[in-house]
Amino acid sequence: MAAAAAAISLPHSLTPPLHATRRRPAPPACAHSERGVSFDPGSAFYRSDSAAGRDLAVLAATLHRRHGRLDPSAPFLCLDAMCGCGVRALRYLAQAGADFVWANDASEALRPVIVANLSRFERGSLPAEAGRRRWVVSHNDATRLLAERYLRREYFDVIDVDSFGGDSAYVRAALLALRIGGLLYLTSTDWRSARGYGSRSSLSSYGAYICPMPYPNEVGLRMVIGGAAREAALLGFHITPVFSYFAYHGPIYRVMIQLCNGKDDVSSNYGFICHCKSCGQSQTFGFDELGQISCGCTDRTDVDSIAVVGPLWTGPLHDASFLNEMLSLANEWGWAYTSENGVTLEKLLSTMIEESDPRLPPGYIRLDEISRRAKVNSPPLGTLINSLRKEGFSACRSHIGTNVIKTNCPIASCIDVARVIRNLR
Ligand SMILES: C[S@@+](CC[C@H](N)C(=O)[O-])C[C@H]1O[C@@H](n2cnc3c(N)ncnc32)[C@H](O)[C@@H]1O
Repeated sequence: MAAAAAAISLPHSLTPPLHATRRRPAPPACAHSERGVSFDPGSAFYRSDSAAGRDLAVLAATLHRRHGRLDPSAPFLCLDAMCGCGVRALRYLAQAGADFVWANDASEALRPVIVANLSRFERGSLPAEAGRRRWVVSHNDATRLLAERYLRREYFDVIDVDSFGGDSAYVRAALLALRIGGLLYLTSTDWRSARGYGSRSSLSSYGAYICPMPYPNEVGLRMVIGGAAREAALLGFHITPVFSYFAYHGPIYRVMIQLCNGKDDVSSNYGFICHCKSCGQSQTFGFDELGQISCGCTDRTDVDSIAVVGPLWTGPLHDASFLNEMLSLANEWGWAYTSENGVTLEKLLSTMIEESDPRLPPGYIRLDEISRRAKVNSPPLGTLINSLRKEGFSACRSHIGTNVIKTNCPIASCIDVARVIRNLR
């Protein structure tokens, strides 16, 4: 890695501003560590519960650096737009092999904490090339910083926007400052929009009308991806999701998307999800099918019984082959079966891989919904999944909910299968 550092040739404007070279305070005693990287959160906002979300980001960034870039010889540049104490920036440097990280947080009061944490890296096993920093710390509004990078034609391979609330205000500037093929890691904690309690705000932020749905947290992920897809299309690009991760603490919606060159046919993965409250069946509709939104369970279109959300992302939540590589890397690094916050990456990534089956439609069905409609006790989840698979359907768990099933089997058939399992037919 030291040799790689020596080969770095950063754009001239990425050399650090003067204030970054002032004498820095000695790092305080370490209070925390994530996957062997020590840091001190100090007074910054820091959640140890979010370590799994950071693990996923580091795995994805590493794979992207290794073989995902259009120009593998260019320095690998990461930008952490809302860095808090700098833990992500530090992990992109120390674990993902970033050649250079820009760590930014609006709060200037966090400067000593961020600088002290990043200094640990410099003083550690990988010293910076003489006279050239591997990182820089700034205190700007994220949008302004990203827009400035774009105006100076400084493009990054990975941009991380770990926002409080919604992410939508930052997406356009982040896409502009991203290299083509680069990864953008978006975080939203806007659960009110995701759960349909703020239809006006979901409309203004994500361009999507959201009302309460039985799978609100998957809707939340699709709303965030859909918002980014819309912004990318406006700029003449398209995006593909690398992975989508919902975490209960918060709650937090995180999506890693890849920026791809050229406009795509957005309508193939962008549309509406409708849920019939009468029969419990969900369906997706594209823009050209808007006039046909209804449910097969009734001849008339009962407006009150059908909930419609969108437009949002209706395509795959993850890239299965990328997730498989992330799981292999987690195994290689010894991260797969160890957990620092109760989330085992092996379990999480394996479930996400199953969720990536392109035959699976958006949404999931709660087990208690099936048992209530079947008028039987809930069948064991594993048994129901196996029975549906034997019938030729795709079925799996969801990383988003514990007692839910993702399947392309119509709910009426799920009810029949549940009754058979309970020996009622
Ligand atoms: C969720 S915390 C970041 C946590 C950190 N990324 C981590 O993983 O521990 C959000 C941070 O964004 C900063 N912030 C809020 N609004 C901002 C803005 N518009 N531009 C830049 N930073 C902002 C806050 O000061 C806060 O430290």
